[in-house]
Amino acid sequence: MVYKALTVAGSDSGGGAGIQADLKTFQELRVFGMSALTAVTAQNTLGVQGVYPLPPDAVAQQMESVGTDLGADAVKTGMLFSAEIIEAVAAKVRQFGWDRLVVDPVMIAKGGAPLLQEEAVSALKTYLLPLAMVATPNIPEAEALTGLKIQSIEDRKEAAKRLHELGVKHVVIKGGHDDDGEETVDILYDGSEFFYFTSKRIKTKHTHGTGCTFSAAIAAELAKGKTVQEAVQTAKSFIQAAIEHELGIGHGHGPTNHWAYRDKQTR
Ligand SMILES: Nc1ncnc2c1ncn2[C@@H]1O[C@H](COP(=O)(O)OP(=O)(O)O)[C@@H](O)[C@H]1O
Ligand SMILES: Cc1ncc(COP(=O)(O)O)c(N)n1
Repeated sequence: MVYKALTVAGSDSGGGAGIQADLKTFQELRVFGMSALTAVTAQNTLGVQGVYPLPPDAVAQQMESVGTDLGADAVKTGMLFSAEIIEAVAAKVRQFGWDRLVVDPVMIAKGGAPLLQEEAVSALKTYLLPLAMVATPNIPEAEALTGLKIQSIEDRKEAAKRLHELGVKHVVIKGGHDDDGEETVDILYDGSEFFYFTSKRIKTKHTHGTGCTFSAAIAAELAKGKTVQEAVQTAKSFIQAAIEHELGIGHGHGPTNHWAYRDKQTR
């Protein structure tokens, strides 16, 4: 059986985040990867040097090409840049009935460069999040989407509930940015229960692309027909291995190691 996943995201020339992270992750998890590019970024481990968005029609056409021929068992979105691109993407998701949809609401690169225009946040809430089977905001993104200030686990649970009310079926609020403590905790809310995915916090500056990789791993597992809980568990193990076995390349915040999880399985 060949499982297929489509990523709708931006290109990271440095290869650690965006489309490149997504396709590498799909491949590592034995899922055939396809892509619809939303923007080209000139980017490396030191930061984002340029952002060149594509016309919304070009994004829609790539999705149309995939949808009318190959089809997709799961879809994920990353950097979408503008309200116009978000509306175009949501329309195609509806047209093809892509219900195994993971929305990673990418807003700001780790170095501070904006990857989503500020006025596009409401488009994300209106058009795309209601279609999501899973959404994976980090703490700053959950704050921007809900208007809440998130400090405690209780605050994160409240934010998850608010996002569920927008129509997101499963909300994962990631804990990478909560840098107190010895652990990272990702919280999953399915509308009735909370589930916790905990791992040892790794002390490293090489976390470029962690969010992209994590959400791509969820999409890959959903493509195989796994449940959301199973998919999040595998994604958490995948990203833990990728951070733990850092590659140490570039002069700034380096990428994670996308082959570490497979190495661990086959060792
Ligand atoms: N230092 C770390 N050690 C272990 N896991 C981490 C670390 N930083 C992030 N993660 C994990 O990586 C994933 C992405 O989290 P996060 O960094 O919050 O997202 P983003 O890249 O969108 O900002 C989550 O599963 C989180 O728990
Ligand atoms: C094209 C692109 N998309 C997304 C991110 C976010 O990366 P991160 O996973 O580190 O938040 C990025 N830096 N570049």
